[in-house]
Amino acid sequence: MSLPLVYVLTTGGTIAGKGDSSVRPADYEVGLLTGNDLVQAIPELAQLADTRVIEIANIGSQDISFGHWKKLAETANGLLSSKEENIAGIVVTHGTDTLEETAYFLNLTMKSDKPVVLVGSQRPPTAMSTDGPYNLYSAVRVAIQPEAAGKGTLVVMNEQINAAREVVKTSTFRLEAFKSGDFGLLGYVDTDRIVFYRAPVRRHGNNSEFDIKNINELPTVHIVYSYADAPGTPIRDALASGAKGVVIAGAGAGTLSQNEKAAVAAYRKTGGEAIIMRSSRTERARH
Ligand SMILES: NC(=O)C[C@H](N)C(=O)O
Repeated sequence: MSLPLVYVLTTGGTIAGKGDSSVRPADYEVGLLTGNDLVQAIPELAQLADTRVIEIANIGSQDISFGHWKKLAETANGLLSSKEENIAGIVVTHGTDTLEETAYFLNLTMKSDKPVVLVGSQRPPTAMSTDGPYNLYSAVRVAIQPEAAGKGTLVVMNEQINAAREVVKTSTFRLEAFKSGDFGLLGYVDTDRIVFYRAPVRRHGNNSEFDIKNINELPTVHIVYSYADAPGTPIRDALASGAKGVVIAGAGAGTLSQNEKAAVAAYRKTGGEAIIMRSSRTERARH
C-alpha cells in the first residue's frame, strides 16, 4: 500500500536554524538548514508518509511578507486541488515569531478542507533537547490524520494542536510557546494516537473568506498600542503617511487617552478617508 503524500513547504525560522553550542539553545542563526535537511534528519518520516519538500523561503519569520503569504497560499491551494496527485495534507515549517499571522492568513485563503499544518520550534536542531524534529514529525502525523480535515489551518507544536484563528505565541523561549486563550487547544498529539476535543466552527477551508488569486497587495494598516497618557503622535504619523487604516489597541474596552482622542478628532475634521478602528489591548477582548 502506498504511503499518504504530504508536501512540506519550508520558510525558515529556528526549526531550520544552527548554533555553535548545544547548551546555549538561544544562540543560533535562523534559516541555515534547507527543507531537505529538515526532512532527511527524521528517517522515521519515511514510514509515515511520502514527504516532498518545496522551499518557499529560508528566513527569520520577522521578515515574512505578503509576497511569501501569496506564494504559500497559491502553492498550497494548487497542490491540494491537484488532479494528478492525491495529496493527504500540507505541512508548513515557519519561525514562531510570526507563525500565528501566516497561519491565520492561510486560514482565510485556503480553498480545501484537507489539513494544512504549521509547525516551528523554540530550539534549533543543534541544541540539546531541540523540539524541532519531534514537532515536524508530529505535524506530519496530524497532516495525514483524516480527523484533522475540515478544521481550518492548524498549528502543531509541543504535542498540542491549536486553531489558526485563535492561537498566539505567548512565550519567547519556552517550549509551550503557543496558546489559544479562552478557547483552548483543539487536541493533543499523543504517542499512540491523535485526539481532537473540539473543532472551530468559523469560516475556513472550502468556505474561507478570501480568494488569494484576486489579492495582489494588502492595504497599509498601522497598529497603535495605547497606554495611560499616550501621546497622539503615532496615530497622527500613521494617518499622515497615507495609511488606509489605523487599528488602535486601546486600554480596557478600547479607551483612548486625551491626546489620542484629539489626534483622531483632528483627522476626522480633515475629511480623510482612512478607517480608524478602536480595538482592545486586553488579552480577552470580546471575540
Ligand atoms: N523560534 C523561532 O522560530 C523564532 C525565530 N526568531 C523566528 O521566528 O524565525
